[in-house]
Amino acid sequence: MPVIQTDELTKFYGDVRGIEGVSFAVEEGEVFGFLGPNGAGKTTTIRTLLGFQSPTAGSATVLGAEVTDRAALRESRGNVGYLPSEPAFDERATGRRLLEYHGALRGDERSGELLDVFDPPLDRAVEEYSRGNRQMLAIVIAFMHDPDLVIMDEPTSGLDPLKQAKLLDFIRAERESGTSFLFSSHVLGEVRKVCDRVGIIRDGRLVEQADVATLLDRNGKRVELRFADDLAADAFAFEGVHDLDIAPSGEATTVMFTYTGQYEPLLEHILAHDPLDVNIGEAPLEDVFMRFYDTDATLDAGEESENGGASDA
Ligand SMILES: Nc1ncnc2c1ncn2[C@@H]1O[C@H](COP(=O)(O)OP(=O)(O)OP(=O)(O)O)[C@@H](O)[C@H]1O
Repeated sequence: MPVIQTDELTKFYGDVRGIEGVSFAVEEGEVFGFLGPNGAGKTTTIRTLLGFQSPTAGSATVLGAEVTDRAALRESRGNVGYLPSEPAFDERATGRRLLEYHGALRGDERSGELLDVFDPPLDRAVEEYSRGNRQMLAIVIAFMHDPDLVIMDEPTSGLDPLKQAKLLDFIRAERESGTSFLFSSHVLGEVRKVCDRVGIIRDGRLVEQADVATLLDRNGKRVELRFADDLAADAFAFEGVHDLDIAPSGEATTVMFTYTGQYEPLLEHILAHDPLDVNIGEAPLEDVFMRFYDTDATLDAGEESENGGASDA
């Protein structure tokens, strides 16, 4: 049974659409990345799943509990960890007091172990905390009751690079031991590192659901070559080559393109021109997402994009 299942989930704030007709499932033991530009509907989805607000239409279950069934959802919430994008605390309480409070509420099976990795200054009032320390406290609170499912809204924001890496390592290890995640993020590098599948949301609608490997495969390879000689503009215009760019650079000629064909004809073609440098790598995941962020191809005709395709990814 999926740990999260939504069916045509819809939330309007008055006339403003938060999300509309969103259907996806997060399977047990996977990290499901939830991506989309600002205002796309990620937080709306998460808040509806946690029962902070009621759906306008459609339905959703979290660990089997209908989000509209308050009693069932309260029970399932005991097995859910939540890391909000901007954790709100009782500012005058110390970190230690807040851990005690949450421990009494949901249980504390692992705060000691978590505090070895994420170490906010527990004896200071939260109002004195830096952004990163607030985030670390929120991480400990999200995991201390050893939940089966963790819902994270941009979890690495505010953390320094070392702590970010620790959190991603921690998520991977938790996944190995069977924990499931819904992971909302703008940071494609981290999505790449930890997510098995992604759902892409735009203007309140889910426009794609796929595993990360498939998305990268579909995107092809990024090829960068350097040649000593001048090349004709169409020297690499053959099947499977996209976005071809041939330009002089210093004494050499640089050729760059995205390639979706077989390796053999590509390599033959490169060797026939006697290359100085050959660089073939995975096309960046950014390219895949930008395509979803920027075009209207996958949306219903006639819909206005309130975000203009803008993204801070
Ligand atoms: N409380 C609210 N009242 C009215 N409109 C809201 C409310 N919360 C969200 N919205 C609107 O719903 C839409 C989706 O917003 P949401 O915050 O879910 O997006 P998001 O994907 O989480 O964005 P971000 O990446 O910027 O956090 C936006 O148009 C937003 O203005």
